[in-house]
Amino acid sequence: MFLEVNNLNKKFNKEHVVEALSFELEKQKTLSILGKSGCGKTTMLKMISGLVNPDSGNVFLDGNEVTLLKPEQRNMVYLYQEDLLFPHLTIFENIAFGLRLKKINSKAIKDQVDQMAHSLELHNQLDKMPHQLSGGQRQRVSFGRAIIINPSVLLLDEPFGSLDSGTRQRMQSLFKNLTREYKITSLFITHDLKEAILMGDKIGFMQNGNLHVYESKQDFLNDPTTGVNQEINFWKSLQIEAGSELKNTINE
Ligand SMILES: Nc1ncnc2c1ncn2[C@@H]1O[C@H](COP(=O)(O)OP(=O)(O)OP(=O)(O)O)[C@@H](O)[C@H]1O
Repeated sequence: MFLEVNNLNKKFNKEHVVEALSFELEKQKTLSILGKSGCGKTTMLKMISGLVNPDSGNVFLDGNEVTLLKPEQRNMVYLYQEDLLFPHLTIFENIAFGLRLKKINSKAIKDQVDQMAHSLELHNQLDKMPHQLSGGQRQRVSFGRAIIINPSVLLLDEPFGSLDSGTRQRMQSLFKNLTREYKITSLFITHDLKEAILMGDKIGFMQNGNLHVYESKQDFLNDPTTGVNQEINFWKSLQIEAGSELKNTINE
C-alpha cells in the first residue's frame, strides 16, 4: 500500500487526541475524512506530515518508514484553509517557488508554471501580486504551488472552508481534474458531507481520535453511528416540503 499508518497515538497533556489510529491508502486515490470538531483530524494530518511527532505508532510511505523524518524529507505537502502566499512575490514566483528551491533551470520552470497556470485558469494572473487576487484565485495559487513540486501525498485540511458555495463548487471540480492530471494521492479533511462524497475515492469517519475507513461510500452512508442519515433525511424532508408546496401552488 502506498501510505500506511499504523497504530498512531498522541496525547496533549492528559487528553488522548489520537488513539490507535491505523489506515491504508492506495496511490493516486483521495481519502475524504469527516468528523466532529476537535476529534483529532488536524493532529492526525500533522503527524503524517511530520509537523507533530506521535507518542507511538508508525507511518510508511511507499514501503519506507517516515515516522521520524523531518517534514521536508517526506515530500508531503500540508495545505490548510488560510494558506498564505508570499506577499512580496508575483503569482508566477509563488507557483515557481518550490521549483526554484530545487534549482531547476528557468526554461523548465517557465514551462511547468505556464502549464499549471492553465490547468488552474490563472494564466492571465501571473504578473499580479497576491493582494490583487480574489480569495478563490489565491486558493488556486496555493494548490499550484503545492502540486507543482509533485508531492507524494497532499494533506488538505478543509481547503475550501472559507470559500463561498459557487467558488467552492468550481474548486471541487478543478481539484478533481488536477488529481487526475497530476496523479495526486491525498487526504482531504472536510466538514461538508457532499464535498466528502464528491472528492473522495474512499471515505473515513473520525471519532474520539480513531479513524474508520469504509470499504465503499455506500457502507459509509449505511452506517447509523455517523449521523450522516440525519443530514440526508433533513435534505430529503426539505425536498418533500418543497414538492408539496409546489403542488399546493399549482392546485390553488
Ligand atoms: N498543540 C496542542 N496542545 C494541546 N492541545 C491540542 C494541541 N493541538 C490540538 N489540541 C487538542 O486536541 C484536540 C483535537 O484537535 P484537532 O485540531 O486535531 O481537531 P480537529 O478534529 O482537526 O478539529 P476541527 O475540525 O475543529 O479543526 C482538541 O481538543 C485540541 O484542543
